[in-house]
Amino acid sequence: MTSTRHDGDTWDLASSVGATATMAAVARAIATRADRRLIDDPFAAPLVRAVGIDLLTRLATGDVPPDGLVEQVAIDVAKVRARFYDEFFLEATNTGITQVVILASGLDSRAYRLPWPIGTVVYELDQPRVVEFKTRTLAALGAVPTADRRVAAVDLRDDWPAALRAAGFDPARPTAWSAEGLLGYLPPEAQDRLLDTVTELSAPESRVATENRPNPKPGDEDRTKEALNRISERWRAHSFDPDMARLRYYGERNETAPYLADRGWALTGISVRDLLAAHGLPPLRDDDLRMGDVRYVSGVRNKTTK
Ligand SMILES: C[S@@+](CC[C@H](N)C(=O)[O-])C[C@H]1O[C@@H](n2cnc3c(N)ncnc32)[C@H](O)[C@@H]1O
Repeated sequence: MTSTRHDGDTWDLASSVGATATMAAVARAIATRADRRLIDDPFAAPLVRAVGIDLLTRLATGDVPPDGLVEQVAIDVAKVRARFYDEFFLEATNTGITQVVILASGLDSRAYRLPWPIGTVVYELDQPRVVEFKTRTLAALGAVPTADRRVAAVDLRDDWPAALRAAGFDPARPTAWSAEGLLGYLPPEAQDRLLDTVTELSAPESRVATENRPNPKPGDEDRTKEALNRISERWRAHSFDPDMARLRYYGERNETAPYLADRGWALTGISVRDLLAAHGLPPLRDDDLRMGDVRYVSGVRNKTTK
């Protein structure tokens, strides 16, 4: 099986990697409707509806039950993941950080729904059609950002700092960065470049939150691809074909947490398995997607770059 990805490929929210952002928003919409204790994203369902993929709209709005299409564990992971990043940003801004950068913002609505301290600037970076769609759609819905929201329409495999600086980013000030649900869609060397760039642009006391996926053991990736194919087949039967196994980049790569630690970041982390348990949610079973071992990591930059 070959990847459909290539250097310079682009997408909107209904195609290629962009559809994964819409699917993440579907999970948030279902999770929000089911239980607002951990996640309350009122913009997820209207954003999915605006993308216009009929099945995803019906799932997000509750017209179609998730049974068999969106597994309970995907909904539970959406809850704990949203909570992890929400808490990260609220803690970071409570320490006085006023500059936030959300890398690969997709349909994330934090710039519209978190209670940001006055004076917080939130930069959102994603592909041009993704950024433009969300800005336009939320404006049409009458949503108002709860921070000074600025966008940079970029490809994160390229030289994105120029666009970030042009939007007003100041590398001399501490920043809270997130890269949520992004890294597996970057080639390994682009992941390293991105983390190097984040480090270079981070004044002392900056913070970062992202995911660490352990490198695969023999056979792991075949099982992951088969599991993704099974999910895609279920969607395909309902006229939506995300072909998910072909969107990621596979093979060995530097693990995020040690890579960042080597560059002066002091990180802590928790696995998805432990996070589900900590929130009293059911454990993972048959984890062919290797979700349980993903660790959400966050920390502070307190040294200079090596
Ligand atoms: C799984 S979605 C996650 C979106 C969002 N962070 C969330 O958790 O809902 C992956 C996101 O990464 C973005 N992305 C992936 N590769 C990218 C690239 N090379 N440049 C810009 N954005 C990229 C996609 O457009 C998409 O919005």
